[in-house]
Amino acid sequence: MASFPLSAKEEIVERFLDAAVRGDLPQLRMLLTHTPSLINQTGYSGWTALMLAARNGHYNVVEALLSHGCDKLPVNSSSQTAYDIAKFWGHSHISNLLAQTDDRCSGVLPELYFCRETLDRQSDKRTDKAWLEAQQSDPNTVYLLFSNINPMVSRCEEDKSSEVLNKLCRFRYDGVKDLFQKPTTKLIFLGVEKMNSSSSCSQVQEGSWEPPAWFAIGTDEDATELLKRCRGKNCFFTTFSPKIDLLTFSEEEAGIVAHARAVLVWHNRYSFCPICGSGTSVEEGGHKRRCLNLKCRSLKGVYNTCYPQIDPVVIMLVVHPGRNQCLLGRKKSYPVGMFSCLAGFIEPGEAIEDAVRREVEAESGVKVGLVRYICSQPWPMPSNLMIGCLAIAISTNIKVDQNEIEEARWFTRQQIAESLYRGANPALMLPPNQTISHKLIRYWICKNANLSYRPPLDI
Ligand SMILES: NC(=O)C1=CN([C@@H]2O[C@H](COP(=O)(O)OP(=O)(O)OC[C@H]3O[C@@H](n4cnc5c(N)ncnc54)[C@H](OP(=O)(O)O)[C@@H]3O)[C@@H](O)[C@H]2O)C=CC1
Ligand SMILES: [Mg+2]
Ligand SMILES: [Mg+2]
Ligand SMILES: [Mg+2]
Ligand SMILES: [Zn+2]
Repeated sequence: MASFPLSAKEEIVERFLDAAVRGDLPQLRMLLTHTPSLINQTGYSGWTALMLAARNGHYNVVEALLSHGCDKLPVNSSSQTAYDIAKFWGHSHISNLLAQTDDRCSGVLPELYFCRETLDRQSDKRTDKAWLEAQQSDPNTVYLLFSNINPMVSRCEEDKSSEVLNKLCRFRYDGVKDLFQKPTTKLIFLGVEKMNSSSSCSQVQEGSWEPPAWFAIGTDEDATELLKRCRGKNCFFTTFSPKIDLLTFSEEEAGIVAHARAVLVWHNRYSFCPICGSGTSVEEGGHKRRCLNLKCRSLKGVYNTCYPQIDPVVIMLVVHPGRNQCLLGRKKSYPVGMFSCLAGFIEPGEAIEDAVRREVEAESGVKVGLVRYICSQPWPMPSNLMIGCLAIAISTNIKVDQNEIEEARWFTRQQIAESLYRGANPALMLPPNQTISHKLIRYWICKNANLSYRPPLDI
């Protein structure tokens, strides 16, 4: 068939859509700056840039398009929206973003670090012993090796400018099967790979694609011996000291590490039954420990000693009654100049709102009224669940509890915005981007970006 030269307009639309396909954010932004009307243009079969980015898993492109006011509702010639496409191809972080209701903050609070569900947990498979055993010896199964609770990683050398420094070392069955014989080895079924753009298309269409299963292996074998399995690669076990080590995985791997580490630390802490002290058997793909004493109370009624434990922690950005300042504190252990949101463990029998009020008053002397939940984050240090809130102060005098924090201060929006957007400010350093603390601060700044606008009740 003869092909006709493209008009200038068609050519620019094609370049724009192509940038979305490739995930080329700088190019996409550049084209949008020159020609904002490109945003909802369609190409072949009615596909928009948003659909193409959603199809190919380019989260940052989807986010940028939404923040430029891209319309989420158009459908392609198969009647699919961008949301349908992201969901079909297993990009749940993108479908979640597209499913968010329109408020002024969509895109401001995207997915949090440690929150990406890269694997489909398939918790129903944990009780299917035959299926689990078949997966264990499957040549496609992926194993991650943990010494104690620290994963074996290799240093990323491809892109020196990237924040991603550590990559999980992946093993196949033959590389780790000897470890299964040791009684102290823990095997945790993490889930199966979600279908994505790299899954073989023909197999997906035929329905013959079996997603590989992933397991974490926790072992107390000598770490130096374990490292010999990497055959000369630059591998080591992260120690998470300083904690920042844990923040240098890709988003995809961070969520997997959070899951594995929290389950493995629970095994290390609960080797024996906490009710009667007897030995326990490990079940349900490493997600349950059952007491071997048949008379034990833990086998009757509801006992949560059998399942992995999580410690809930409230973390809150306290906003001044005048709404233009927020309260941040610093512990002695923080780097010089760093201030963060106040945080504290929830106590037994306590509601989230009450924990926020108690911890803020105890640490800073400031009283809090309205508390609103914003978002949460698993924090694998080693198994906290951070529950992020905004809170409105009803008093402003600060009296710090020196046992808990070194200093607390009200910061103006201007000071926070300068630190966020203008980079390093030695007087105020905010916690890294990966933390929920950072997200809460950014959320507050973005939500009321117009400084002259102060909603009477909203925060
Ligand atoms: N992701 C983020 O942005 C941030 C995360 N965090 C995390 O939040 C967590 C809690 O914050 P933090 O300010 O330390 O909490 P708290 O203000 O509750 O103070 C912690 C102290 O309380 C005691 N404590 C009471 N209950 C518990 C419990 N269930 N588990 C452990 N200790 C308890 C401990 O005292 P003792 O040891 O003396 O017995 C501990 O040192 C930390 O693990 C921290 O890593 C904190 C800030 C930011
Ligand atoms: Mg605290
Ligand atoms: Mg406290
Ligand atoms: Mg406390
Ligand atoms: Zn028992």
